[in-house]
Amino acid sequence: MSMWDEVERDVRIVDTTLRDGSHAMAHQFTEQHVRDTVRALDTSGVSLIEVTHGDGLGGSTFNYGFSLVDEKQLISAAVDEASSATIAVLLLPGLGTVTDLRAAADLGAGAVRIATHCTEADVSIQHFQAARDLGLETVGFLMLSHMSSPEDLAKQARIMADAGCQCVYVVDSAGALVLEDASDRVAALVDELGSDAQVGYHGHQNLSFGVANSVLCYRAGARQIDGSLVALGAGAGNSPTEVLAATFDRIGARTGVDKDGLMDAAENVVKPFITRLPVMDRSSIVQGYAGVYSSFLLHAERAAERYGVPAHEILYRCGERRYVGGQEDMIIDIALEIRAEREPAGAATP
Ligand SMILES: CC[C@H](O)CC(=O)C(=O)O
Ligand SMILES: [Mn+2]
Repeated sequence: MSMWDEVERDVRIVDTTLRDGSHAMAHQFTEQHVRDTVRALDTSGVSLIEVTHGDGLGGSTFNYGFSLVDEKQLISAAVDEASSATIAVLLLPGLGTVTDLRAAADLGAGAVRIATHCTEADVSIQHFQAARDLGLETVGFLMLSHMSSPEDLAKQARIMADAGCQCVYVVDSAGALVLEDASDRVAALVDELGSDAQVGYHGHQNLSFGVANSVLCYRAGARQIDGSLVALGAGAGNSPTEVLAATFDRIGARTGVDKDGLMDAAENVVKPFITRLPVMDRSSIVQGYAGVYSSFLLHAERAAERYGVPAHEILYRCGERRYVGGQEDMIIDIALEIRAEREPAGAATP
């Protein structure tokens, strides 16, 4: 029985600083970052802590960005530091494999969050089955949820639940959902799943609605809510874990976490090692507005610098073309296209 089952809570705060935050850190987490952060979260009563490359198991590649430290070493360090919390890993079918999942379970990971595009839950079926066979807690991520209606999303959640998923998340990968956009999706999943599986919500701050959406989603029936310390995550970051803890306490929803311990962890453990603070700047606001995958931000910024074009223009076009995770290479194509459009007719490009 996990700690989650033993502690009386109304809602479970799940922390993804060490996974979604990997995007913002350009995958440069050290073992010390992981050890210090897990210890602080664990001591503060956070019962599920996600640790993986930002793009999940096997994400350390040319396309997504190489990790500084092998994620297996980071997962082991996290397991070593956690005395009560369960360590979760993220897996994107096609990038991470069942073999990677077994290796993570051997290292002591106790949960897996399996993420698919919001219309492709069927690619996760064998991974959920394998995870249940391994005795792992299972969570499903329906990414870029703004691209599907509540009804369609609920059908995809049903596929995950039937495959063995214990909690299906509405994942606002682009930070594009505004208030009822988020809670209507959660309500549709709660309606569909009933007691078959819980529903969760994962927010991004691109339009600054992470925490407000989380409260509405809780009221609509979500029972697991994601956050990151200091909001460390892709785009303008995630809903800050320490703010979620304070806000849920303020509205009388029991989380079982120590809000002051989390504020301390944010201020004194995580903030000092952040290389680039999450910020709602022009690029990340465009991501929320145009519905662009938050983890495209650093890729767009790099392409913008390399090809001398504005990052927000690249991101607007990613939104228009409805690019999804895995299409990071198209960011370069767009940058080249914008540069060509800006060059005087006939000018040669080296
Ligand atoms: C690449 C996985 C992605 O970062 C998962 C996630 O957190 C999201 O879609 O928001
Ligand atoms: Mn995310």
